[in-house]
Amino acid sequence: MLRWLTAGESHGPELIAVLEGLPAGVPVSLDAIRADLARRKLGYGRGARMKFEQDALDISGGVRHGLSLGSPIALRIGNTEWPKWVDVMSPEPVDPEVLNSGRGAALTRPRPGHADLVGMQKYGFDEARPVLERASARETAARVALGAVAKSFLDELGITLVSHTLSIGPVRVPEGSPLPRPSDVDTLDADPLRCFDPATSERMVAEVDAAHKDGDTLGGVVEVLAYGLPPGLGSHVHWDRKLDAQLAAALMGIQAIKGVEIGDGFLTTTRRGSEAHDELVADDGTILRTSDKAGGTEGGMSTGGVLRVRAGMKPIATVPHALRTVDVATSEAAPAHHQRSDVCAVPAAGVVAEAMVALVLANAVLEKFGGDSIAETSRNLQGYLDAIPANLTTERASAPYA
Ligand SMILES: Cc1cc2nc3c(=O)[nH]c(=O)nc-3n(C[C@H](O)[C@H](O)[C@H](O)COP(=O)(O)O)c2cc1C
Ligand SMILES: C=C(O[C@@H]1CC(C(=O)O)=C[C@@H](OP(=O)(O)O)[C@H]1O)C(=O)O
Repeated sequence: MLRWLTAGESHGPELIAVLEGLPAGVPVSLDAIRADLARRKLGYGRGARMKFEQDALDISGGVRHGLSLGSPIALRIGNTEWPKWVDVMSPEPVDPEVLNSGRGAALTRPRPGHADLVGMQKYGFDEARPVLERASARETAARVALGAVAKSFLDELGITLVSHTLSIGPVRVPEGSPLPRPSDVDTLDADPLRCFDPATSERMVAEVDAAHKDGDTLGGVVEVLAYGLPPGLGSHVHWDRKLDAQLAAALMGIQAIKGVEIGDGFLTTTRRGSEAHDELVADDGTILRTSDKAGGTEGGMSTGGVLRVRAGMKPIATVPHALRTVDVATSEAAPAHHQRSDVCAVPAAGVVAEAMVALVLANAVLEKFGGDSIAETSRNLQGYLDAIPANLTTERASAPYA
């Protein structure tokens, strides 16, 4: 079993991430993790912080000479701006006069749609700073770092992932457009919105520009695809062992994600049964599915086809054209407090979603195949595939050695 935890605040000294349960012998490189952290900062419409944030990465444990040791992996990501926030975020008490004179002034005008108000109610704070610091999606840098390690583990087993943007606000990639493959990642990352359809991407850029000009914000939908999965990850036997349930929980756990679809998702509900499912046909000794509407899971288990999951992100809550709120210090109507913020962070959410899917899949692989070294996990996986009787064999989508 794989366990992971993150700690750290948006304007604190650093983020910490710990991954426990990864077998020994998995390549873990600072460069690969840094590359994914850099991808998370990409995307048209992100705010000022992404231009200067360095995401300074260190590995503090669990890795030796580029390979995992089997012990917990500990990662640190420094916050570039920490020197400016030392007083505001100091773990030691700070003179209230010093604090209130600068950026530490109490935030008493909670933003609708952010965690500010309910966080104050729940944790007993009289201002939003102690809430927003951890609610902030800055924390997703730590998850992306963990996801990069999980992806390296999956890669060793022939399982590869890619994510892309399907829609920004009302602008959507046409239904039935070609799906990207993991080898398309550089093309995707070079696109301003990580969209695989250049014509749609241009319209998305215009949509972001229009929202920005109007002092407004946007959301959208991202999709993650995983190739090379074996059949049988997850299980039909219990709700919390279902792979689709685990994926949904992991994706919904990303800041601002408000909907998850597996495969054709809600579109499937509009079809008749005769049109909704992936039929099975015999093909020269193996069983083929005629389509991939289900998105690579049936009964809470991976089918061995391409996994396809979507996550819908709401528009950014810090709307520059500030929304109405109540100043909790005076109980008077007021505009919501505004700090610098993204106009649209959907492309970044795609990279975060990719990381979360990688962590869920890595956990599911370890649950099924175990192994204290990558060689052992790989042997167990191959033994399982070899043992599937010939009359039940399906094609494994694009495993390099399939
Ligand atoms: C990559 C990413 C960047 C985000 N950037 C911002 C931002 O700049 N401003 C903001 O108000 N919300 C931003 N959000 C969303 C908030 O973090 C989120 O809405 C907030 O934590 C409340 O949680 P909820 O939307 O899940 O209810 C971002 C989310 C993601 C995934
Ligand atoms: C810092 C990141 O995203 C932040 C997410 C975020 C929010 O409210 O979620 C608000 C903004 O924070 P700040 O005011 O510090 O610029 C974003 O920049 C990041 O993604 O690394």
